[in-house]
Amino acid sequence: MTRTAEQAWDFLQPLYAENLTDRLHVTLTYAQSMDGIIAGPQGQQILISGKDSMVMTHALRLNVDGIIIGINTLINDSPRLTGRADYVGEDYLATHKQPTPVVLDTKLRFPLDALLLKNAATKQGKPPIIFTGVDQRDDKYSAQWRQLEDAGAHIYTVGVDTSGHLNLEEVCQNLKSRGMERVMIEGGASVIKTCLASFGLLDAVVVTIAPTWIGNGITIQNPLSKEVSCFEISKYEDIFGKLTHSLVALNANVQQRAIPTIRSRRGYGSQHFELVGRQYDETSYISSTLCQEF
Ligand SMILES: NC(=O)C1=CN([C@@H]2O[C@H](COP(=O)(O)OP(=O)(O)OC[C@H]3O[C@@H](n4cnc5c(N)ncnc54)[C@H](O)[C@@H]3O)[C@@H](O)[C@H]2O)C=CC1
Ligand SMILES: Nc1nc(O)c(N)c(N[C@@H]2O[C@H](COP(=O)(O)O)[C@@H](O)[C@H]2O)n1
Repeated sequence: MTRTAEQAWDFLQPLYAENLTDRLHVTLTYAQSMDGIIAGPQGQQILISGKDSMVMTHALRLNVDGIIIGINTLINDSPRLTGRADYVGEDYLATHKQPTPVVLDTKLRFPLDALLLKNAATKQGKPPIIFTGVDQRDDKYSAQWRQLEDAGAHIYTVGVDTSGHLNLEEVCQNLKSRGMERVMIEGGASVIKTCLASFGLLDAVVVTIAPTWIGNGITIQNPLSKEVSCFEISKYEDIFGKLTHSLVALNANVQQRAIPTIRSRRGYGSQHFELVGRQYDETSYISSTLCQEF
């Protein structure tokens, strides 16, 4: 069964029921294997999502204003970050607008031959926004800054911490001030880890978990014990910090992709997570009663 973009968006609707006015709605979304791997050992891109998951990702892309990625993902994958007809169909594409690519680039390493710039020049995508920690007046970066702007990029300086991570709250406020309402953060590993460590930033987390063990590569968690049954993972807390005992049942014998969807709500004294307990396809079942507060 292949889902349509409309069906995929319907599935995600509960995550977007709340109408935010004062701040950006932020969805973290990525794809991982059951052992927590999101890319190959040297950062090679791996196709983890199945067709249904890709339809969902592309429908989501076409329902947000911006897609945020880290600079290593840009350099390793040279992604397009567009919603595409292959997944959503021509009609859906024609009735939705493309998101703006947003890159977290602490040291302004953005390559001038990146696909994002080429696609912007040919109107196949929106011009990218780059957030950086460097100053335009710094001689070391001014030439690169100018060339990126000449190629169509918009560049803004935000605060940076001692680990070289840009201040994501500031990034979100900046995007909101430019009229964005919703964004999705796609990765990579370092950005995902930062986001999961600061839950206050997120309104929704949508994880595609492929029922497969990859074994070697870039991980966002300590690998789950392989002794854990593929049908009942009861120690899922590695992925979501203190979230304990979520039951996700996957049929690992069937090469279909499962889509646990986890909703976070801001505004609680402590963070509150809730699995959206619905079945996405024949082979993915999600515990419907899980609710954790911490
Ligand atoms: N399976 C999936 O869904 C996805 C997989 N990937 C994979 O992830 C890999 C790249 O991951 P990483 O090397 O970890 O790089 P990354 O793409 O997370 O970029 C990390 C860099 O971004 C910069 N940065 C600026 N602000 C930051 C912040 N607040 N938090 C974290 N980083 C910040 C820093 O320079 C940092 O070194 C790629 O190989 C790509 O294929 C990327 C996206 C999705
Ligand atoms: N949803 C999803 N599933 C996978 O299996 C993936 N490897 C990724 N990767 C992300 O998608 C970007 C590529 O985007 P384009 O197809 O070039 O638009 C890649 O950079 C990752 O962010 N995502």
